[in-house]
Amino acid sequence: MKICVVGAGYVGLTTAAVLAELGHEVYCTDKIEAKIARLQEGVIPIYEPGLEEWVARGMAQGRLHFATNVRQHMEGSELIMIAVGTPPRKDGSADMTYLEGVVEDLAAAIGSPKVIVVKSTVPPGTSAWIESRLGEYGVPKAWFEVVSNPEFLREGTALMDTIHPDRIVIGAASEEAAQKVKAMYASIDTDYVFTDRVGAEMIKYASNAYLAMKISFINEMSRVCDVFGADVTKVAQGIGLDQRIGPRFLQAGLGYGGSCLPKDTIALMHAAGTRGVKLTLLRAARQINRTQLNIYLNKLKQALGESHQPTIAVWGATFKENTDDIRFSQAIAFMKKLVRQGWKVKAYDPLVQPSIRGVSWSSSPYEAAAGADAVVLATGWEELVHPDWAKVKEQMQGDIILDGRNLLDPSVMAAHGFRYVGVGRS
Ligand SMILES: NC(=O)c1ccc[n+]([C@@H]2O[C@H](COP(=O)([O-])OP(=O)(O)OC[C@H]3O[C@@H](n4cnc5c(N)ncnc54)[C@H](O)[C@@H]3O)[C@@H](O)[C@H]2O)c1
Ligand SMILES: O=c1ccn([C@@H]2O[C@H](COP(=O)(O)OP(=O)(O)O[C@H]3O[C@H](CO)[C@@H](O)[C@H](O)[C@H]3O)[C@@H](O)[C@H]2O)c(=O)[nH]1
Repeated sequence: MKICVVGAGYVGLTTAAVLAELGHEVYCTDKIEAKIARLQEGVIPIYEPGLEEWVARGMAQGRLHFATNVRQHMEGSELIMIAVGTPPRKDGSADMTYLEGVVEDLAAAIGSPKVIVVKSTVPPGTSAWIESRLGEYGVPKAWFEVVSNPEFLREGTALMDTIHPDRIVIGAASEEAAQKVKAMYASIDTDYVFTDRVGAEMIKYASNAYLAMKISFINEMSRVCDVFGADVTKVAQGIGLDQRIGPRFLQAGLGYGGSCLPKDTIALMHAAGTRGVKLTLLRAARQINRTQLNIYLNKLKQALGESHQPTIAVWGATFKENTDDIRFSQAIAFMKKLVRQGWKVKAYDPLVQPSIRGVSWSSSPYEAAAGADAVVLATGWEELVHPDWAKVKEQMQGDIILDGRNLLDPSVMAAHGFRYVGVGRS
């Protein structure tokens, strides 16, 4: 199948690489010329494990191409997959500017029947809106069908999530269009959920809302564990073995960040609000996520005691491990909070060094720890969870380890002479 992917970001690039692997002829397009020029030379603009090899393979096999002439490839393809960003506006609603641009290109490009697949995460009703916009532009209804096919990949494991998904959701207005999209995934053996378009759009938002609530739930439980002296990791294990609950996404810590859970929860709240529905559970989940940083700050203050203008080493800046994405990173939000205390902040991340006022960057976790009163584990990178602890201790001035992801073993930390501080593990 000849497929045009619009938007060469985390989702577009991964999707394009996987579709090429499945045997399709894929044209991955973007408006940013420099990005496409680098991709044509095999340089991947983001860090995603395995992606460089997959892209190289697709290109070498002649199935994966990169281009800026979006309209030409829209018209030349049977299936057009939209993977542009839908970032949050100030009021929380999804910014549809990029999608508007795509619709304009579609209107100018389409001259024969196409299936337009919406992969971007969009508010309920968007597929129908795209359809009516194209109608307003004068594109004959017989020439296109808009299908909602949301993406559930996680950054850091994007390729495996895409090729081995838990499910594929296809929301279409006709059986023919639904089957065409299913045919694109032909060799992927998973559960397929067929529904209407607004249903598929809702599935995406509801999934992320549920994941955000699950994380906030365990973070709230960690607060209760703290005051009663229970271990939240054991509580998570104990409840997670109940098959109705499940073990995943019950890791207490600094809270969720990233380009999806924060934005999609607020976009859903906004969309629901426009129809008079208040989402109180989601509101609470977001509030817990916000205040989780204060819980950590207070624990750190308590552990530091009288220490004046302490030096804090923060390990990890990305919103999670195995990605270079810093969008809505809780690690960075926490660094900013530390700077606002007037404290000296030294940071280390294996991949990124964003410019943050008051934060100096180190080239290793040990360099960051040198002279620090406390080390904060903010992102669960492997090299930060398993460093040479004796070396870390030697470098530090103090002895506090603030475990922002509850990934360390308190008894091992104690054996190394650290004062361990986590959440729900007092
Ligand atoms: N990042 C994730 O983990 C993830 C997972 C599932 C779903 N999503 C959703 O997928 C969508 C894309 O997310 P992302 O993280 O890949 O975004 P991104 O910002 O990494 O990439 C979007 C790309 O689209 C390009 N673009 C914008 N307008 C364009 C146009 N008119 N024509 C061609 N290219 C255009 C941009 O230049 C950019 O390269 C969002 O709606 C997001 O919510 C993201
Ligand atoms: O038990 C957990 C699990 C995750 N997190 C944090 O939650 C955030 C999000 O993590 P994750 O969901 O793994 O990463 P994303 O790449 O943002 O993926 C989410 O958002 C994507 C975009 O919509 C969806 O496609 C995915 O299904 C959904 O998991 C990160 O800050 C994690 O550190 C926790 O604090 N505790």
